[in-house]
Amino acid sequence: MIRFLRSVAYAWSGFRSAVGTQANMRIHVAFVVAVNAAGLLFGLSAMEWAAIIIVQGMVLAAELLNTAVEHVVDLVSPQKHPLAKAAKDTAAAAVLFAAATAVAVGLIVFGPHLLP
Ligand SMILES: Nc1ncnc2c1ncn2[C@@H]1O[C@H](COP(=O)(O)OP(=O)(O)OP(=O)(O)O)[C@@H](O)[C@H]1O
Repeated sequence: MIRFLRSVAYAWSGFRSAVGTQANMRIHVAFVVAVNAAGLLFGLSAMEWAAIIIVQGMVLAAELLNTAVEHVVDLVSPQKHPLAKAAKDTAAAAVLFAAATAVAVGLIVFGPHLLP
């Protein structure tokens, strides 16, 4: 149990570090707060909440992994290298796909609530 709590503390520290150092992470968190507030406002159904929560988790997880890749690349390859570029660009592409998926799901979920 202690080990699990310690792991959670390390993970929380990683999350706080990403929020503190990555502007994109702060943008994602701001979107999560805004979207969840809108969800409460519109009284989303259980299935709508499920869709929204899944894509939010996907985007945050993708951004955190992207940040981890950036740190490791900066550590092992401070000089320019094609593989370092490929690693960073591929991780960034993962965030782009997750964010595009979240936008699509957001439109599908909130669209009907916004249209008259
Ligand atoms: N060591 C490197 N070798 C080759 N290309 C690199 C290297 N580091 C960064 N790049 C290129 O520059 C781009 C921007 O890198 P940077 O480290 O500024 O990350 P970023 O995506 O801007 O992240 P951040 O959100 O921290 O600003 C990368 O996507 C990559 O194409």
